[in-house]
Amino acid sequence: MRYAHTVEQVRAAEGALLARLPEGALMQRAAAGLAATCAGLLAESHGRVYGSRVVLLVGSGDNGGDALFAGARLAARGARVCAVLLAPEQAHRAGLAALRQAGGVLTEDQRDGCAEIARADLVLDGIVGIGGRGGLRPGALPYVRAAAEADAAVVAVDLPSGVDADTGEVSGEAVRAAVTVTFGTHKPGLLVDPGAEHAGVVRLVPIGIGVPPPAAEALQHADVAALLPRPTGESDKYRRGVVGVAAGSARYPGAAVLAVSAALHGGAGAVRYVGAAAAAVVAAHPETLVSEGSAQGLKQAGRVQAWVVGPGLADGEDAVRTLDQALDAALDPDVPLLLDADALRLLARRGPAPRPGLLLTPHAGEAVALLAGAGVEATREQVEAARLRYARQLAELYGCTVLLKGSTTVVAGPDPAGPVRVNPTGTPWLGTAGSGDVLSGLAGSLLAAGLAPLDAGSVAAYLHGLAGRTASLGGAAAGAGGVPAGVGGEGPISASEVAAALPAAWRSVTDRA
Ligand SMILES: NC(=O)C1=CN([C@@H]2O[C@H](COP(=O)(O)OP(=O)(O)OC[C@H]3O[C@@H](n4cnc5c(N)ncnc54)[C@H](OP(=O)(O)O)[C@@H]3O)[C@@H](O)[C@H]2O)[C@@H](O)CC1
Ligand SMILES: Nc1ncnc2c1ncn2[C@@H]1O[C@H](COP(=O)(O)OP(=O)(O)O)[C@@H](O)[C@H]1O
Ligand SMILES: [K+]
Repeated sequence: MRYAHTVEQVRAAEGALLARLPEGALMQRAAAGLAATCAGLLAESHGRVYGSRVVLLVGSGDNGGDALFAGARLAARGARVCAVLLAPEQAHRAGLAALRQAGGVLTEDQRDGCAEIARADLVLDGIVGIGGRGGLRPGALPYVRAAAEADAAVVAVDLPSGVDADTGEVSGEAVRAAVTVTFGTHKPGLLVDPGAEHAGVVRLVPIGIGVPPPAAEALQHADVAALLPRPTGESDKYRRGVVGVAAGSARYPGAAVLAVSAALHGGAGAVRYVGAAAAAVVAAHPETLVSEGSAQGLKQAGRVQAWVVGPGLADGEDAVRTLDQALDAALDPDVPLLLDADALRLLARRGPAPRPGLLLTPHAGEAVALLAGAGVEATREQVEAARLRYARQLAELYGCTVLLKGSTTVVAGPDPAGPVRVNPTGTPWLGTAGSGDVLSGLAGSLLAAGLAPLDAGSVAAYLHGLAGRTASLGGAAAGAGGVPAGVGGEGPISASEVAAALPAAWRSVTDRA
């Protein structure tokens, strides 16, 4: 698991350690790790550290201090290091002295600074770290733009300047890094877009701080492998869990087919389908247990261990009755219930209806409707810019687990003190019609297999992201979790292909665990 902590938590942990250690010890640990990463990147791009050109962007706080000390270490190995001081009076004194002593040079001149950046092999962003407030200030913009245009690898110190450490929000421009070297623990803003997209590959340098339970966390392969259900000798289809899918309509039969397809690949022993698309479902998946007719007969469908309600239901009377049945006691309240797509819009009209085991899976547009249903106004853009905050708020308002889909999928449980799960897998190619139906079928299957809503949602998002990448790479198994999606080598995919790639994604997780 990768854990992330808020600035407040980091400050508290850092304070306890600072009191015990000699002055500057923590910064030296940070700078040593930072310099080692930079040396590795220079060796890759330039062949060696000696003779390479490094520019440090140095702000007014300790983030700049880290950059200066790391720069001094690189200068001592023969790199030509130039520090650009954005706030010369406040730049870290001891860091400046160390850099000068190692042979580095300083400039405050914007034209010189930009010219140095244009010919650099590596630019270190030490403008601002966890002490930052608001977006980048105007004085930093010319340098940040020059770095974006240069060939140099940009390495962010602790986090890309301009990204909000706690939320990943970016107001205006922010540094775009190839690599971010972060200290002590991840920051939530490094795991969630738009911050995650600016951070590039994130490397953690442990500096010995002890931290409390995390504010956010990201699953990795081993965590997912440990959570995935595995049949034993005693298992049969019923013991493995049966998932019920109430989805599809005469207008949208395909949503039902996709949700059922993913549910069949999601670890449950059997799938029961009720709804208007039974013929299409059986034609595509003859192993499905179907109830003919409308999706009203949830209770008559037979015993299930979880329900998935919503994909492609449309918003007619059938859909309303189906949601009413799902929520109003027709179903055993102990059976977990996943609501997606049309069911979410109908739920928004009713307002919060808390029940145990409830998992909502909105995209940003559906999240806006749900927020409105609980009396909170927000736009789609606001939700996309601050996913952690809105996922938490929805979970609290609706008293349940909320999986907010999008470029970074996040899953928040109803306990405001619990961590939010941030999904590290995926690819923008997943933004294709029906892809969400696949996710809900898969998550429902994991609920039926006995996973708690937070685990079912986050494991489903993880496998869905891997399957998307696998399909997008033409069937080659996708890379390890935790590595941000690149689109190199990837190509367009359909939701059916994502569903078909789920078993390969599953195997890639269990094989490597
Ligand atoms: N945590 C740890 O354990 C360790 C932390 N370490 C390092 O320390 C870093 C935190 O250092 P920090 O506290 O000095 O704050 P930092 O981020 O350098 O900036 C603060 C200064 O910037 C200014 N400023 C504010 N907003 C701004 C903006 N938008 N744009 C521009 N400037 C802005 C503001 O001054 P102002 O101008 O507002 O008076 C303020 O003085 C941390 O990220 C990590 O790198 C490691 O060394 C070792 C262990
Ligand atoms: N830019 C993106 N990067 C990664 N995943 C994405 C991106 N855009 C969409 N997705 C994923 O694709 C799926 C789309 O679901 P949804 O919006 O419900 O589509 P549909 O209703 O067509 O099924 C979600 O799992 C979402 O997280
Ligand atoms: K920084």
